[in-house]
Amino acid sequence: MDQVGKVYPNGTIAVQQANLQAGEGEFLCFVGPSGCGKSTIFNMIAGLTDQTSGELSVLGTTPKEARKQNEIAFVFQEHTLLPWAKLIDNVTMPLTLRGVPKKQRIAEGERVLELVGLKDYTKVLPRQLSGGMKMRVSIARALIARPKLLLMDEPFGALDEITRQTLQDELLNIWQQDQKMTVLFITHNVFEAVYLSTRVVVMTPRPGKISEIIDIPIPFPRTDEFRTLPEFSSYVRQVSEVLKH
Ligand SMILES: Nc1ncnc2c1ncn2[C@@H]1O[C@H](COP(=O)(O)OP(=O)(O)OP(=O)(O)O)[C@@H](O)[C@H]1O
Repeated sequence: MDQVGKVYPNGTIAVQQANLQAGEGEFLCFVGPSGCGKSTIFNMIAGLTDQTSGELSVLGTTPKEARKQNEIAFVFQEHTLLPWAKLIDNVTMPLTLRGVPKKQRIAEGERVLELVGLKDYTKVLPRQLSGGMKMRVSIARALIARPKLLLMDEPFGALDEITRQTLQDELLNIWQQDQKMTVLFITHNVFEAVYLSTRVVVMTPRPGKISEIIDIPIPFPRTDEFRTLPEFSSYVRQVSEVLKH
């Protein structure tokens, strides 16, 4: 994205002069206070709203085209699962909507449920699951079409700390196995951003700007030990300092 801006019809300047290049297989976390334009940037990348200035290209094409080709998937904090549908039907819904034959749908559904550790839960209904398990199902559903770009808007914000850390590790595992999938992840949690990212994108509000992009050059796989290292605290401090200005 090159000098991308978004002014809503009511005059709100949500994003100003945003410049960012994300490479294949990167994991970028966006942090910033409420209203700094994180969701607006995601909506523009997903082709759900147009930028009002600048150039934006996603996977070598326009955001709308990339979305049409099913190369982008979304995960939100709210799990948005269908309450009456078994897990296998929930995760295969994107394929059902596209008319993929049942046999192939089921095979893909089982593949992604296994990826998130829920292979024995295909026939269970969402209400029988904990919050963390529901989030795993949402992630499985997003992965079913093998997206090249995964957009995650505060996915773990409603989870307790232990579940959150477990899911962070699981997500990193899935991302590492894929090697090519790029993940863009919004969080308010600086610790989470540093733990997950190859780079942290720090935004400031009024008007929403990318104020700094901080490299986290710690190799993967990262383990709980990383959370206790002095480097970890030092990156957390660095991101927090930028957020304060
Ligand atoms: N459809 C809209 N019309 C007008 N203004 C909007 C619209 N959507 C968002 N805004 C405004 O644009 C600014 C950026 O909003 P956005 O939701 O992108 O921020 P955010 O960083 O994602 O916030 P949060 O962390 O609370 O989700 C805010 O001032 C918001 O009120």
